[in-house]
Amino acid sequence: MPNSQEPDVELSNEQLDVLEMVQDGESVFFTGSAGTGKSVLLRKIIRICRRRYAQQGYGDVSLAVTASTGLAAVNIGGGTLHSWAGIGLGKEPLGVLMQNFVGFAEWKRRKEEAWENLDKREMYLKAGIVFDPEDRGEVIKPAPDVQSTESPMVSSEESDEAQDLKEGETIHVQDSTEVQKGETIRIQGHPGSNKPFGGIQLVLSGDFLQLPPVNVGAQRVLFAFQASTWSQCIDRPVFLTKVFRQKDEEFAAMLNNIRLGRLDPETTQRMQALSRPVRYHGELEPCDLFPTREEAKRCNDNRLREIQVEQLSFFAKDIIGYNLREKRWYTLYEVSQSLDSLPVPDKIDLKVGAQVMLVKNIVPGVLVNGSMGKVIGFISGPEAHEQGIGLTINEPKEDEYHRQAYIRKVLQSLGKGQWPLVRFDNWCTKLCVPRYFDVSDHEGKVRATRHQIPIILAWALSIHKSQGQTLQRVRVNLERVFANGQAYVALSRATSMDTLQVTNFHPSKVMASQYVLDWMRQQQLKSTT
Ligand SMILES: Nc1ncnc2c1ncn2[C@@H]1O[C@H](COP(=O)(O)OP(=O)(O)OP(=O)(O)O)[C@@H](O)[C@H]1O
Repeated sequence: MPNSQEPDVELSNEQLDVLEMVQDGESVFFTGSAGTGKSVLLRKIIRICRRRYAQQGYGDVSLAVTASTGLAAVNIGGGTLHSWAGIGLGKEPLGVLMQNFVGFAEWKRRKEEAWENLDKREMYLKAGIVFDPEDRGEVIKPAPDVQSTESPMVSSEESDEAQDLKEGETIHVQDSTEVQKGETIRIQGHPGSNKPFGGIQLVLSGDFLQLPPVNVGAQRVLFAFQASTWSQCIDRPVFLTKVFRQKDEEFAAMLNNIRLGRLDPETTQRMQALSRPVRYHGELEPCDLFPTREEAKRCNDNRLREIQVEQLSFFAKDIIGYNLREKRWYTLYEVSQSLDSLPVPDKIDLKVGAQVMLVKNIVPGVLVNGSMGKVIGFISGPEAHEQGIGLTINEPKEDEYHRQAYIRKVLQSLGKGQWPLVRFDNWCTKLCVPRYFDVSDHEGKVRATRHQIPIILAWALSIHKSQGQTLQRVRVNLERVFANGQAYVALSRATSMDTLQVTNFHPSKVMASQYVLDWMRQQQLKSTT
């Protein structure tokens, strides 16, 4: 799992303050602009909580980690909020959803008598919080009939009723690492509490000014802070201010202006000046960021087609998971849905010269999810071994004997097949051999597994997929940008202006949600009073 592979960075004082609040049992929402280390901090919190609860003997059930999208869930080794809630995609009629939602045993047992009293509005509130189709802590109403409720905001009356529903044992963490992410950690409930979620501790993180959730049809999308239960759970947000991704403070300040939709003539001028061609050192090209997945795929396919050498295709081996609790194999439908959320496809076409991105952490701090490289050949495992070339595996750390034994075992399993040899931007060369990608539920139980090489084509990425990434070479054409926060997310992937090319920059492309801006202003005022 990526979390365990992350090198331990030294947390800043403001990150440490948040950690301390969490350890003191406070419910927290921490936010901040791109690159302020929200994901790093969140992963640290999850690691510490996992360790602490394991030591206390609570095991899996005391700590559930969920994300709002499958991709985000994979990145944190958890499940989606939907699977945690047991409500699938949430498309069923309200009554069915409700049955499913309350399916988790303990909660159902405690609340059996109260069922008849539950009405639609309560379900709406509950689903409104649980349904988060993207990963930015924003919420969406689940069903059209719910839309017809009086107010887009959840009334205090509704939330009062819903408090009763929330008895459970949960910490709820949201963020957007590669996800691009939202996570739920289940820790400790307080039976009898009249607070939302049974008074459990909530840890939420994300930046509402980055990509908003995708609208589903005409459904209205709400932000999590618009739920009336929000203020009962979270006192006030903690704002992380130190930007780590961009060392150049001037660039970081320009990006923050863009984030806030506050474009002064100087920022506009400087961004427009970035339309000049950039000469990149080394053999890698910039990664083009596109507003849609289709555009990114088209670009990658075209670039691959242009290379006139033999193409090799790599097919995944997919494995169905077993549901221990229900004593059944997951259905093909469940499995295929789960596998769709993985960063690797079932078939990858490659040629020598293809630009690729690693989607697994291999060597902490050296070869990680997001490292860019180029395919320089196709060779077998034994050939790579003879040439002293390492594999994309996490070698055991115990001692040399175990390390060699493990490598021998992997080489044996690879047989004589040819695998892509990739030179990464730090000149580290690896043979990209298949790895297992699990899709787990919130307790970490595996639903499905894909065995596939851990790289994807990366001449281009969708802005959505780039969210959470740090990219050394970036090219962004803003012409077709259409959503709030989209330009900001794309531009803020870059580490410096020297390696960023921006075309079609125009103030009209810089969009920020007025709802969020107003809310943030209020929160900041609150923190200063
Ligand atoms: N305390 C720290 N010291 C040094 N580097 C850090 C620290 N915290 C984070 N970073 C680095 O800053 C970069 C951005 O961190 P991270 O991805 O956690 O930011 P983020 O706020 O989640 O960004 P985004 O909103 O874009 O997803 C990463 O390269 C990370 O390693």
